Amino acid sequence: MAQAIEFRHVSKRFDHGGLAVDDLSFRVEAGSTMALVGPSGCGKTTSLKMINRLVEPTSGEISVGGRSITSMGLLELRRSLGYVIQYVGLFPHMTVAENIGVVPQLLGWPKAKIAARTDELLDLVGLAPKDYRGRRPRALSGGQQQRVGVARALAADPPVLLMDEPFGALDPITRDRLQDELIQIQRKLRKTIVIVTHDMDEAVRLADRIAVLRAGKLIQLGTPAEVLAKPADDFVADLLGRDRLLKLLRTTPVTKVMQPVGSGEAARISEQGSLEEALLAMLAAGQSRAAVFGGDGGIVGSVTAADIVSSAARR
Ligand SMILES: Nc1ncnc2c1ncn2[C@@H]1O[C@H](COP(=O)(O)OP(=O)(O)OP(=O)(O)O)[C@@H](O)[C@H]1O
Repeated sequence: MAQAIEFRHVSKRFDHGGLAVDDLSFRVEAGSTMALVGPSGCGKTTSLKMINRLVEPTSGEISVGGRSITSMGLLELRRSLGYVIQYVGLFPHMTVAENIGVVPQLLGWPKAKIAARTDELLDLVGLAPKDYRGRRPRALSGGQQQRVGVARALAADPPVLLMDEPFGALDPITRDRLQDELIQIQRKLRKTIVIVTHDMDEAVRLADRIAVLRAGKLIQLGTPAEVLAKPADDFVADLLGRDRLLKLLRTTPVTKVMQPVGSGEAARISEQGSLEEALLAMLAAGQSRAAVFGGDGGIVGSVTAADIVSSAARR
């Protein structure tokens, strides 16, 4: 069962420093993904580390599953949190299987159960168990190591996954692929995920909601579509980049704008498609209207360029 996470007026002041986190309040619903984004030094990692108590707040309260984290034993808390960091930190002298089995082993699971769980997780993260379970981390690519890191964090089936720039060290193509895989994994497992990233595209892609931080303060909290459509201020707009409206088109399903009347236009787009794909289909066909087809190939509606423009303008 996933568990909600709640921050209530949480602040952190390090010795000799200003406020690294300044009166932060938000809730991550059970089974949803929240991205913490913002420029370097804005307090993302500190916020994440306060959830697993690697950093203690100066004031305020954090709860996981409705319980204050200070009322739980540290072991109990950490057991309910999987943790993935940028430089995976796999134990070099252990095999892949031993790395994944670290927490189950600590929990005293029987050997056969650990072995079965390890293979199940290797499958889940796209590594064939028979090829990978016996390898050492140095015999893996960066992307494969990161996959093992994700598998290790999921080993004891924690309700919450904390991820700190998990794909930050990877090349763009591998990062893309792992993001896709995380989306698939999350569809299956429905964990509560908090992911720290400075990459707005990653946040838009992975998160149900985005929290934008600046100098320790929460500047904006909303769905990717809300943040893209109405950035709270110029700072957030800059962070989103000049192609903010393109990103909005890319992330808005065509069904949001579609009219339920259709005809046999030359431009065609699947009902799974985005507004960006609809516009591209229209451009390719030299038309300003596209038919939207459903799973069985039948036409379920249509969308026009004017509909798309006015929907973007309305937001
Ligand atoms: N252990 C520490 N002692 C003192 N100051 C710290 C400590 N950890 C972080 N800070 C300070 O707190 C502020 C927030 O740091 P944090 O690591 O949370 O930022 P971040 O948003 O994760 O940045 P980045 O994207 O660069 O990782 C920074 O000013 C940082 O220098």
